[in-house]
Amino acid sequence: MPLIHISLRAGKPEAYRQAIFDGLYRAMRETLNVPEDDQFMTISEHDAANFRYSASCYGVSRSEDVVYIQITVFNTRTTEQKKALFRRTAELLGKNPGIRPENVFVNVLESAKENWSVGHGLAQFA
Ligand SMILES: O=C(O)/C=C/C=C(\O)C(=O)O
Repeated sequence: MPLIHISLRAGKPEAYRQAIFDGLYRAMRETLNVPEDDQFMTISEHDAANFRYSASCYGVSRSEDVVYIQITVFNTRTTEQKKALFRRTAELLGKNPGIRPENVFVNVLESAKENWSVGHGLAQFA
């Protein structure tokens, strides 16, 4: 049940933002085996005063087009799956909407199955 929060600078067109959703969904389907139509994602847009990034930290040359992507998933994935997710996400977002790979910043948070309720006040996966 991945839950995804995406943060970026304000002002990108809707098609750009939808392409991020589409690329992430596809990357998760291909690398993490998430179920079909498992799509729970939000985008938060920030003006310059509320958005900070390093243009060079860790040897990566970023710009204000950097996109922060935080993905919370079950704690069941291997390191190889997570590496594949990072690679595929950068590839797909590079194709559409055309984000440079240097600007794709991803963090995976792992959460035990009992920590999820996806409706009706139930712990469906506990
Ligand atoms: O198999 C399911 O019904 C749900 C899967 C959810 C994930 O893949 C996840 O959150 O990691």
